[in-house]
Amino acid sequence: MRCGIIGCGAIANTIVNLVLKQDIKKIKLKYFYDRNFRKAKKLANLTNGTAVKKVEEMFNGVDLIIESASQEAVKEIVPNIISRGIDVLIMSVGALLDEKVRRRLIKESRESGANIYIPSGAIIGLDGVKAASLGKIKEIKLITRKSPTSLGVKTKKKEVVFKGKSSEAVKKFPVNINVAAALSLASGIDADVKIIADPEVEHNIHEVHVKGDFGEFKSITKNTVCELNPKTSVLAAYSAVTLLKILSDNIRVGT
Ligand SMILES: NC(=O)C1=CN([C@@H]2O[C@H](COP(=O)(O)OP(=O)(O)OC[C@H]3O[C@@H](n4cnc5c(N)ncnc54)[C@H](OP(=O)(O)O)[C@@H]3O)[C@@H](O)[C@H]2O)C=CC1
Ligand SMILES: O=C([O-])CC(=O)C(=O)O
Repeated sequence: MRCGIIGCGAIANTIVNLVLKQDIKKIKLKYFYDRNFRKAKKLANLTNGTAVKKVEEMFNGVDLIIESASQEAVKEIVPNIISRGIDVLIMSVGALLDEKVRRRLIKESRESGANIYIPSGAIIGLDGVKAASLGKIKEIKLITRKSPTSLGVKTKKKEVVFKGKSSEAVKKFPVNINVAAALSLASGIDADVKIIADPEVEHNIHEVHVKGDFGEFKSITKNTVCELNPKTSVLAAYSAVTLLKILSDNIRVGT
């Protein structure tokens, strides 16, 4: 699978390191684009790939493009990718809670045949959420704890900085709570979200609580943060690579 990457920050660097370290031959990282060309060049040098100054330059040489840039990039760049029939893996999932954006991407993908892939990211349990949502869901909530620095707030004590719906959370904290969007898309419900700035935590911690006809579950993910960007958990990049591996394998374990 020939891949391009848009946005060459923490997630892209972790993906590149993982693919090189584990020598994953089926994933060929070919093209890199970032608004800071130097960041793209660095990853291109590591992989013998190509850094491009315009994203369109990668379109003829890829089967799939990984978006690991921003919600803004999903809105501005991803429609062009999909309309050309190129598959896309989206990390900045929050953009898809904007109904206009989601509808447009789905419409374009139906017309062009491109697939849109959304990895589980920095939370676990989306397999269970999807299965559970075949029955009635009575409650679905996410409680996220991150350091104040990661959340861009100043506080010396634990503080709830957001309480509300997932669709609002991704607007107020666009680079911190894409996981809420994945949860909402998997369940079809605008999930309840609480974000806590906690000076005592060194991890990004996500608790998912779900109650429904199926029963009840709670998952807790205590994530190691990326060195390049502590807002972002290493697991998010691992989950993208796992999804790519699933797409290129003949056996599939889990739902
Ligand atoms: N689904 C999930 O579970 C998770 C999703 N994420 C999301 O994934 C995305 C990437 O995360 P991460 O790697 O940590 O972010 P980084 O900030 O480390 O890297 C993103 C890079 O993309 C660049 N970029 C942003 N927008 C554009 C654009 N429109 N065109 C070109 N380049 C652009 C940024 O430039 P600049 O620095 O100038 O902004 C930066 O170099 C973010 O949206 C993040 O919120 C993160 C963690 C988990
Ligand atoms: O990486 C994380 O822990 C979560 C995150 O930033 C996001 O969902 O945007």
